[in-house]
Amino acid sequence: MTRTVWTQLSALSRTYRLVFERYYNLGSTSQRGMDDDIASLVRSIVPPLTSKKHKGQDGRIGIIGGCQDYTGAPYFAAISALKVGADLSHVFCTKDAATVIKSYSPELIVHPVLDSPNAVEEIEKWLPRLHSLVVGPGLGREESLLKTAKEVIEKSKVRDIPVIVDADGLWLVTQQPSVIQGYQKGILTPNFMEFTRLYEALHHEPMDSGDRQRSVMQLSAAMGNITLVLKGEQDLITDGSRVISCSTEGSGRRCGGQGDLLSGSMGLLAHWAHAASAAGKLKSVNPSLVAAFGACSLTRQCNSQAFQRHGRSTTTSDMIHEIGSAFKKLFES
Ligand SMILES: NC(=O)C1=CN([C@@H]2O[C@H](COP(=O)(O)OP(=O)(O)OC[C@H]3O[C@@H](n4cnc5c(N)ncnc54)[C@H](O)[C@@H]3O)[C@@H](O)[C@H]2O)[C@@H](O)CC1
Ligand SMILES: Nc1ncnc2c1ncn2[C@@H]1O[C@H](COP(=O)(O)OP(=O)(O)OP(=O)(O)O)[C@@H](O)[C@H]1O
Ligand SMILES: [Mg+2]
Repeated sequence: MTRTVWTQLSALSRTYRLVFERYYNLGSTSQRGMDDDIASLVRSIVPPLTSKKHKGQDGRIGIIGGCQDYTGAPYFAAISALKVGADLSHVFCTKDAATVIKSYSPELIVHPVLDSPNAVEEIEKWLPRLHSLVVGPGLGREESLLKTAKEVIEKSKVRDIPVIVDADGLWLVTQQPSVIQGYQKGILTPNFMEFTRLYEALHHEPMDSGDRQRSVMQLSAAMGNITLVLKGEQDLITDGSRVISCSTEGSGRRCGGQGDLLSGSMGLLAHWAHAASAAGKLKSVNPSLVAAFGACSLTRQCNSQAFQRHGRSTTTSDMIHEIGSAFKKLFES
């Protein structure tokens, strides 16, 4: 009798699991295989290093952010794009943040234009030369800066370049979702708090935090099937039609700035993925999903490697030092 009940329960649980896996397109049993499949897609978008190229061909990335309070975040995002393999990385920040950011690194091109009266025109001049944009790290929430960021997103959509929205850029999207709604080359990268705010603004009800998979699908659908990355113990990535999870082992160290490494590297990977897709290399796969998985996996790998060296004192700068070898291990071996 007990045996029969147990057999029935097992069958039921298997059926439930299969339905769940089909619904979310995610199977715990095949997670490793799926990770390998997506990692090989990431490998396929990485442009080869050859002596035939000129400076700029492998990526010119722009970061919109950096104000009096936050200078680290745009620096982390911009340098991460360079360390993954971008040729040029631009930061568009406020005047008082510019000298500070420049002093962190001679490798970044820093434009002190974000709080100038003609900020949008100043940034727009550069857009034809940029392959993708990351909006939000260290932007702050001042009304005039958010307005500029909004107009720059609008101009970037017209140019059809990938736009990653992170941090205070997500504050803007929470106030005005239409700024990025439905833009298929847009990617949102909220942490849990940013996600909750955005979810509640769109759904007008509290989020059920017990079912994150469902919540990410719902929010992506409400945002017009834009790609969404909910960061956390597992990163959940969706375009509303499927959920991919990234659980590359990281560490227990949660210092500030890791999200900026993520969004900066994603800016470059989004350019590579869309370029590969346009060249017919990514058939029937959403390039934004590939870019998002690549950046999540890379960030977590950097975290793991940095933690092995520095333990509790690991900071985002230590993780940035690991980008080269983490990328090689994940996507070039
Ligand atoms: N060195 C720097 O300049 C840094 C600047 N940063 C900037 O700081 C600004 C504000 O960003 P915040 O991320 O603080 O945004 P918020 O001001 O919205 O704060 C989010 C809060 O949520 C908390 N939180 C995160 N995950 C949580 C979870 N799972 N459960 C409960 N609470 C959770 C965090 O501790 C944080 O206090 C942005 O412009 C951002 O880019 C950050 O990127 C960190 C580094
Ligand atoms: N509990 C966790 N375990 C492992 N990795 C995590 C965990 N939480 C977050 N991460 C990883 O850390 C990275 C940054 O996520 P986090 O939630 O810290 O972003 P954030 O709050 O925007 O960071 P930032 O301080 O840069 O703004 C993501 O790539 C995510 O994979
Ligand atoms: Mg953040």
